[in-house]
Amino acid sequence: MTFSIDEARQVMAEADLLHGQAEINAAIAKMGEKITEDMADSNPIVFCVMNGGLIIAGQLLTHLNFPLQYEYIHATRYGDETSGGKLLWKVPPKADLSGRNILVIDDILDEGNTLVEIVKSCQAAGAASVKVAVLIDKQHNRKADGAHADFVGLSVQDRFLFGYGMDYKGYWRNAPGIYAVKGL
Ligand SMILES: O=P(O)(O)OC[C@H]1O[C@H](OP(=O)(O)OP(=O)(O)O)[C@H](O)[C@@H]1O
Ligand code: HPA
Repeated sequence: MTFSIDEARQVMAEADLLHGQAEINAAIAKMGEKITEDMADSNPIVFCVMNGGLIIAGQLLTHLNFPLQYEYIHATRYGDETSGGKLLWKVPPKADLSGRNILVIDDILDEGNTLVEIVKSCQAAGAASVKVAVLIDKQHNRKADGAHADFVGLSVQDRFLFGYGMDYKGYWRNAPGIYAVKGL
């Protein structure tokens, strides 16, 4: 089923705004302070998980006040669906991770399968440590074994979200807030 521009506009018109931009900016700044305290001397490689991690990574990086190397990885398991499947690696880590400290940045820890698998793959590549930062930790009891984030911006209720990197059927990653789809 295709999803039209009119339907995309309607989804936004009917959505609930859960967290606005000022609150999100404050949460990102606080995450940046905590990560700087914890990782400033660790010479990390910072990975953005594309596509959803784009906005949080871009904004958070400007709050990380220490030397780091940045790269992206691309893994997806939802596509345009609202429930996740098997993780598909589109761009695996390319850098030499052996002995390195890693920070993985993503938009959301939902069931956690994506980040569990990414952390495992960094560990298997010989990383010395792997930490995870997410803008959103979704509150429910369906988390995968080992699902965990070291740095969290906001804890959000169990609804289907969009905005700040998260999409609904491929749309509204650009929405300037955390929104919940009507009825989901
Ligand atoms: O905790 P989980 O249940 O595994 O879900 C979280 C993942 O789902 C989304 O990615 P998605 O697969 O939708 O790809 P995208 O980043 O391109 O939107 C999101 O960006 C996280 O990476
Ligand atoms: O609530 C969500 N919204 C968008 N993408 C997602 N990927 C996992 N959970 C979500």
